[in-house]
Amino acid sequence: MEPVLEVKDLSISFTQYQGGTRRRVLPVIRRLSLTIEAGQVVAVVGSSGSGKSLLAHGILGILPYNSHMEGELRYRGEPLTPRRAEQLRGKEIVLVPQGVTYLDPLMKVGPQLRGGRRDAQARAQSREVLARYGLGPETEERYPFELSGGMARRVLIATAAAQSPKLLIADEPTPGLDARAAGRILGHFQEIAQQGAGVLLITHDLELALTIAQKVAVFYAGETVEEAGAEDFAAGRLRHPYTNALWNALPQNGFTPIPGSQPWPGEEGSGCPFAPRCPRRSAACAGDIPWRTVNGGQVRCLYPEGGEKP
Ligand SMILES: Nc1ncnc2c1ncn2[C@@H]1O[C@H](COP(=O)(O)OP(=O)(O)OP(=O)(O)O)[C@@H](O)[C@H]1O
Ligand code: NI
Repeated sequence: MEPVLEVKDLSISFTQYQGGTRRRVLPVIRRLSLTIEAGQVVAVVGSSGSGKSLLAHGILGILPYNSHMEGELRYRGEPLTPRRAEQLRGKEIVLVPQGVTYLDPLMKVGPQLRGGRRDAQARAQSREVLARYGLGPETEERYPFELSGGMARRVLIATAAAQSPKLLIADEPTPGLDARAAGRILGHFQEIAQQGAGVLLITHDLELALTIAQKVAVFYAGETVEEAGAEDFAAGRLRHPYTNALWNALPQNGFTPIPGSQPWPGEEGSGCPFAPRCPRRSAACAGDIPWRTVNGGQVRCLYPEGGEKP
């Protein structure tokens, strides 16, 4: 079967004007690749500012006007053009956005859930979906400001799930929730995948991602540096030094930090953006780094662990 979503060599940049006249093009995502199969949860993990939300907005065709996107997006085997994205958005392809501010503050929850439909079937459906997410029928009559943060989040997820999507993109869906509440929310995404949808879970929390994802794409400064199977983490089969660093920074692995910080957009220079912090870097890391297969996973590194030395 065709993958639900294929992203190949995607780049997103912004045009900025400085002092009114000087024009600057700021690349924020570079040659990013990712594949999601039906029934699969793929996690995108990366720190703040690495380009996770922009990837989501690029797929949905809702990037801001001053942005420019290049590369290939395919949805179920066919190119995902901006026009096609617009037709599928909110139906087959849904977003659980990063901020609860995406709810319309002036519209009650019920009508938002039903997306303009008023028939009895739509009403029954919206109640059923609310109930599935632990929300009573009274929630329909509430405005977003009358919901707690956790309830608003569940409304966003209910809104997305109500469409029976084929591709669900969840952008940082569990901020500020305790481990149990976060686990419950992730359980819902797992169910949606088990019903046959592809789920793209965007998060900075690797540990949480590993509880439901089959595959993890690791972002660093706007690039995918590794695509690993979830089982590769505990098995010590990670390929990229940054993925290893993320894994070793988890509490159960000793909280080992790495010095330095992720470069800002426009600051990266050519070559590997992780090189300045990498214990294995060489002069060659300033050059072009191909995306390649090592031990059944993908990595963008000249000196991956478990790989042949060049
Ligand atoms: N409209 C814009 N104009 C210029 N730069 C932008 C714009 N939107 C985002 N960026 C930049 O693109 C980079 C990636 O942003 P993005 O929101 O995708 O990060 P993220 O990985 O989702 O971070 P977080 O975990 O904090 O949500 C950031 O450095 C951000 O400043
Ligand atoms: Ni984000």
